[in-house]
Amino acid sequence: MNGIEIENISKSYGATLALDALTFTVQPGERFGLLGPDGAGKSTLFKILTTLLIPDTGRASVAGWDVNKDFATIRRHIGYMPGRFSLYPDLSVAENLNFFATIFGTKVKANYELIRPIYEQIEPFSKRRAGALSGGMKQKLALCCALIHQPKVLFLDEPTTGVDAVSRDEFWVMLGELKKAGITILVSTPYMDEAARCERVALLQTGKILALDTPANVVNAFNQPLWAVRADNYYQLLLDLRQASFTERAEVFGEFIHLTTHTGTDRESIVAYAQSGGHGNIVVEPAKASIEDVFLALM
Ligand SMILES: Nc1ncnc2c1ncn2[C@@H]1O[C@H](COP(=O)(O)OP(=O)(O)OP(=O)(O)O)[C@@H](O)[C@H]1O
Repeated sequence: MNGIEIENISKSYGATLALDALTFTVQPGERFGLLGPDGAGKSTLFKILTTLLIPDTGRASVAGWDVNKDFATIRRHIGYMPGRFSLYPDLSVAENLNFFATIFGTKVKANYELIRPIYEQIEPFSKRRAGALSGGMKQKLALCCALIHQPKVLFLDEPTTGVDAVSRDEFWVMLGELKKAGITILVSTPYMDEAARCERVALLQTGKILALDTPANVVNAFNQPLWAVRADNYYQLLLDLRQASFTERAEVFGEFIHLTTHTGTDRESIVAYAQSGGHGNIVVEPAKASIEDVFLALM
């Protein structure tokens, strides 16, 4: 059993309740996404599951081992890529990899097949200091280092934060490959668009789960009328729409405003409202909800 079980886990820092009786399960071999804004409690949960922090209450197990009692065993069988840079900047790419293999009592050669597709991309720079790598390359090396002992469960805390769009995309392709190797993956991200690449996601806010399901089901649960709206003066339109009697929410969404309205509001009344406010080049189209819309609605 390579999954993760979390039961009623709470953790406070002084008066701040970071995790509030959290309960959920990650299935063996699943790629599970934890979505939430800064301060939602993602890192705290990762620290508990990787045995770096003890919960105040509740219990959790990783690959069948209890986080409090079996911490030494868990540490040997998990890979952890913390949010912040976890490599040794003055060691070269190859030296970092060797170092991580050594502390887990193994050799790079013995586990090379698992990391080959990722490592091959940074191998031309194997002699370069890790501190001198680009963001995308650092991320690939950190992933190789987290995998070099063939972990059963992989914890990735905001692995794509601060990485360019192409590298982010490549990273998710790599995670897809790791799934084929049967590794359970718990990954946190503040980027809503990445959620669709997980099998299930949990939306976390102030230590509580707001929703937990497949990305498709999370989106399908959104049952309010949603419109993509824009006009010449974007910000004035946003302010005006927030005052309209038909408006539930109006949020910035790329070049459009995502407008959630009360049921029964039609396109014509939105256009008429914008015209009465003096707006020009008004576009109002029905929109398909994204995970971000669901999150904003639940918040
Ligand atoms: N060592 C600490 N001492 C005091 N408060 C803390 C500590 N670590 C985290 N917190 C607080 O606990 C809450 C949850 O923080 P946590 O770092 O787990 O969230 P997060 O979702 O990972 O966000 P971020 O991406 O900003 O790290 C926040 O309110 C944070 O300010």
